Amino acid sequence: MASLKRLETEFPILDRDFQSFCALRGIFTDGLHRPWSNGVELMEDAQKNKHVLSTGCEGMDFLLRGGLHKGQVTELAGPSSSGKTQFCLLTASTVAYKHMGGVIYLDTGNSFSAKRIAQFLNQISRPAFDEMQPIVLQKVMNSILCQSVFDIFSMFDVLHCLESKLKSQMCRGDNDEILIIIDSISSLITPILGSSGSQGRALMVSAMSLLKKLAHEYNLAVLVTNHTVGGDGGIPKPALGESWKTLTHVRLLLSRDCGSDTYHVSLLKHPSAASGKAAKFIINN
Ligand SMILES: Nc1ncnc2c1ncn2[C@@H]1O[C@H](COP(=O)(O)OP(=O)(O)OP(=O)(O)O)[C@@H](O)[C@H]1O
Repeated sequence: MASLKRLETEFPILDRDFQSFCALRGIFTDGLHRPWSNGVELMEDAQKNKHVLSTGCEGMDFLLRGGLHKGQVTELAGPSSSGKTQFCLLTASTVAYKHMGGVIYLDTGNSFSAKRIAQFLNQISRPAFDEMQPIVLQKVMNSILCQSVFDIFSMFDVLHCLESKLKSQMCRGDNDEILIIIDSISSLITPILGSSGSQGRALMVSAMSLLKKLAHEYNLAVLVTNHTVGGDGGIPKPALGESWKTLTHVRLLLSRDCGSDTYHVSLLKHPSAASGKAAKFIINN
């Protein structure tokens, strides 16, 4: 840190404004630390915020101890056609309807379907209404905001804009957003991991740090999807390698029997549940 102090005197451009700009992006200097929290503050934070959001799938909610946890990043990995997008769309619909919260949906493969969301919403509301009132449907669908992103740099742009929006909303005390979905994060990260690796890995870690920061500071749940590669004995395992696997809070592996609407999910990692547990659920076509 002494060398940084010297740099500050040598280069006046490294002033407090520049350091605040860096701090907003998670780069801290000796003058600007992320504040320490004591045990009481941590306990209050855990009690006040960090609730769970039901996903709309009983089996999944059971496995996740209630659903997606706010403040955490959950990764759903699975082979192609295993149902990752269907699960994301169902979760977006459930959260927007049952929790009445805003959902930010980053779509990397043009797989978002408003029609499918409307189908799910009609299914979810069925016990109460035969079909959802058009005005309610419109209101709930308006709270799901979808943005197409096709590379990691656009994702950073979108997330930084979101961060500014959340910050000003927080100042006004009207935070609506409660869930961010990225389907799929692996299609943004895989192209930058190339052969040389280190720069790509640094970007991957920065992306995850930003997601975790948003989750923690704005009390959001984050759901990202990942594809799979062949592991030992050809059994599918989540892609993106060893460094990625330590980054997310919760990891799930999804699979589906060909042509069936029953999905199998197993827990690979969870902060407060044993890994290896499994469950199944149905998503109606
Ligand atoms: N609009 C739809 N209505 C009903 N069922 C659908 C619809 N779209 C897809 N499905 C069913 O869901 C299955 C899973 O598709 P989904 O797109 O969720 O898989 P995925 O794991 O996201 O695949 P990928 O990694 O290739 O994107 C499909 O094989 C299909 O049977």
